[in-house]
Amino acid sequence: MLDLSQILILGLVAVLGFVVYRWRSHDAQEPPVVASAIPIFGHLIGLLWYGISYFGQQAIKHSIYPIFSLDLIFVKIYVIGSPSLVRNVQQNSKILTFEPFMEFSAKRMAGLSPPALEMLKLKQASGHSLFTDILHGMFPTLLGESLDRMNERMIRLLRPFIDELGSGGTIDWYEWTRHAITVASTDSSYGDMNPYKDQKIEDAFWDFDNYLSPLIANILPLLTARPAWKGRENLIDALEDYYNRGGHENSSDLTFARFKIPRDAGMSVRDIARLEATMAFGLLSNTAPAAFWVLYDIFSRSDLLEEIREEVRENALHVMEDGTHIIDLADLRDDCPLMISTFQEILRTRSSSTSTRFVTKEVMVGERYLLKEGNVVVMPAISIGRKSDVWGATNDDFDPRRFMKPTAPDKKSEGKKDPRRVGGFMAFGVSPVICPGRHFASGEILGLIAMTAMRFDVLPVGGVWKDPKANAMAITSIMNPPKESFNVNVRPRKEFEGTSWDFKVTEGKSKYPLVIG
Ligand code: HEM
Repeated sequence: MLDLSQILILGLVAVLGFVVYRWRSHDAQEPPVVASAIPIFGHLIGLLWYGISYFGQQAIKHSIYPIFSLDLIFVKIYVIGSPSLVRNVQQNSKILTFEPFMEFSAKRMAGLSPPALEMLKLKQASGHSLFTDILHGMFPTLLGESLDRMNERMIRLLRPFIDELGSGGTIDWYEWTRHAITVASTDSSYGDMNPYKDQKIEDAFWDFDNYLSPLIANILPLLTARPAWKGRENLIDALEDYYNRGGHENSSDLTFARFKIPRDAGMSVRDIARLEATMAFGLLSNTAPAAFWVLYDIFSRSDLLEEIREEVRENALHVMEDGTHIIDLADLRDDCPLMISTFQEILRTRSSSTSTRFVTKEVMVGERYLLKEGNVVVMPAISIGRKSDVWGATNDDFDPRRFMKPTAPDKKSEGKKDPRRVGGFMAFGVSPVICPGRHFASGEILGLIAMTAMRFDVLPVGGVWKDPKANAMAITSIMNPPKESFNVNVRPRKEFEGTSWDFKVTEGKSKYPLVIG
């Protein structure tokens, strides 16, 4: 009978043997392997410690390579650092695909039952898998009239949160932003019976999100990832109850389509609720921290803040006869180029977007790098999105005017080149996997910023703008959500004291002219 130490030694020998075997089987044409300071397990430990931003850190460290390999023992990760190789990945989108990750997400994050997983992979009458049908079914619901209706509701809900700041005082700014975005986004999606209205369910989702990486590791999740596991199961119960009470029948086109398509294909309500629990990763996990960083990066630059206030005052603020101050979202979109540009520059500099593809068949990229089936390709924005060959000599600077077109009505941007450069801006993904929720998120974030900037002065407690640390366990978010509180003092601005405020949404004007990768 073997004792524990013998079993451990045997295990170690097996892993070492496997590593040596893989090292020897590394083809000379594959991207070069970069070593870690800790032999064998180093990259795996790095990934668990830093989350997905580890890929970006490695890409910066090894920036001399256009592409390199990280050995994670059971899978190789090909890290791309060159915009031209990103284009190669796009050209091979049938071989380098995102779809296996949807399956991974449904299994590991949502905990879908095996029959439902099989159903998702099955080809439907459309010729696509049910996975793809659900995804394609969502796209039109985040545009046009469906988007207008969501925006109407979202903006009505956002305003009271901003009004609340009128009483002044000290708040945790990320907590406030996250709560406002959660309420406004989920209500506009789920309608009157929105399960997230219950504070316990809102908390359940953020527990699920904040402790996701140990849940995905799936090693005794009840012990190692208890908050995420409990949060997810409570959220699923609430969503199942929502469907059983017919909540989706009076919701957005988005929520309705996400129920109807799998239901028509025969999926159980429980499994649809499981799938829907992961929708909030799209709806909330990036928008909430993105809104926080946009607030932070604008309020911490007093000159920029003043310029944005001036732009909003001149072009998007309407004072009604009864004295109500109205901010028109369509005007923010069409006539506030500095604000739109600043928003994108903040996403460029803050995002740790790491677009991911699965290698489904051996393929050459850049005419000399062999990618082998079963491995994974990652494209970290933090390195590619900062390259000087894409952004010029100011690549590392924060330039709020970077995304302004040369014709923009703003003196400081005269003579600038057109900022749209393929392959460099990845905060909303890399074609063909582009975020369908970007217009909804942009309206929400810009509305929040415009009104908060006009009405309030905000200063950090202690007077220092020091970035709060990011939560590496929230691995679905590319916007580095803070893991610690960031307390600020809020004071209503004298100029608008005692005035009432509102937003306006104009139909057909909800699509933003954003740069995409
Ligand atoms: C500032 C906020 C947001 C950011 C920065 C963002 C970013 C992204 C990125 C980078 C991707 C591509 C992922 C990849 O290639 O691995 C993506 C995909 C996606 N996003 Fe967003 N997102 C935001 C808000 C939203 C919202 C509000 C929704 C829903 C209403 C949403 C729904 C989705 C969906 C469904 C996908 C998958 C698309 C596909 O597989 O083709 N996102 N998002």
